[in-house]
Amino acid sequence: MNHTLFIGGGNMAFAIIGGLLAQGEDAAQCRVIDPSPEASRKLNALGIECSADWPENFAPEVVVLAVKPQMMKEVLQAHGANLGDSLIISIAAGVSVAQIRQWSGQVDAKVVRCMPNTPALVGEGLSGLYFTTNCDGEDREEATAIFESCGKVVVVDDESSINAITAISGSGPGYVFYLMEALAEGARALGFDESQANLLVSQTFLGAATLASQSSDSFSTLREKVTSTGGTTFAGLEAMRAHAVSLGIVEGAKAAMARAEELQNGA
Ligand SMILES: NC(=O)C1=CN([C@@H]2O[C@H](COP(=O)(O)OP(=O)(O)OC[C@H]3O[C@@H](n4cnc5c(N)ncnc54)[C@H](OP(=O)(O)O)[C@@H]3O)[C@@H](O)[C@H]2O)C=CC1
Ligand SMILES: O=C(O)[C@@H]1CCC=N1
Repeated sequence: MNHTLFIGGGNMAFAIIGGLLAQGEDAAQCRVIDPSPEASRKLNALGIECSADWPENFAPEVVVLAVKPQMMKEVLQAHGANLGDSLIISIAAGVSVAQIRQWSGQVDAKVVRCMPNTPALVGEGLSGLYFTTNCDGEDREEATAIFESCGKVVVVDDESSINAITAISGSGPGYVFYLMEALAEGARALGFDESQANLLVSQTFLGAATLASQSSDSFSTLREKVTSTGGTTFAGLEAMRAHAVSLGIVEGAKAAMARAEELQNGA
């Protein structure tokens, strides 16, 4: 791995760094800028040095921007002059390549817009990557290797697809946990205690997702295989259809996409 500096050492940076270390990368190759004592404590426990300011005697070939979108302008204005010709990878939702170049003052920067997700914490992430045209093969390999260390990678050819990936797989774990909360509530309504309900639900999601990922059947076919004629699943799904659950989820994805575009437009 090249020398890599993360700006922002919160949840996502921690997940990605954890993936890199699990692959055997050297902790000394990686540094983090984050003023938060909590982030520093967690990263130090992994052997990663964390500082409030740009680290001395460390010239990163790769800089990963992992602060909240609302902090990005301030952070790039503070550190832009130090970026030199580093490869800049941003994981922030709705922050465009144009904004990164403008705020950092690095108008020709090589930029990767990336959208990972929190299952990266357990090595099962999905990261979308968009490369500006001045990224060469080595840049592409470097960025892809970083995100493959914590899951799977999908490369897209146009920048707006990153907002769409944000709406599906970036925010997606939030939707899945929402569904899990609802099914657990259903389990408790049927008399299970919280711990039993959580086990029933989490093992069902894990099993179904593993089955789907290993099967050549479509999601529809897998659903049909669970749904016996006149049986219980049919009854359950009919009630969900009557409450327009599926439509709500499609509309949710569209709302997330709209919000990513709004963030990009500074709202
Ligand atoms: N969470 C998610 O599911 C996903 C998030 N993302 C994107 O990842 C980015 C980070 O999100 P996430 O890790 O969840 O957020 P976190 O809040 O966990 O991490 C951001 C970190 O940046 C720190 N920070 C604040 N100001 C500065 C600064 N000036 N310089 C350096 N560090 C600073 C924060 O400290 P403090 O807490 O003290 O403010 C915090 O530790 C966001 O842009 C988000 O859009 C992308 C995909 C999925
Ligand atoms: O909700 C958010 O804005 C971030 C981006 C994708 C997941 N979390």
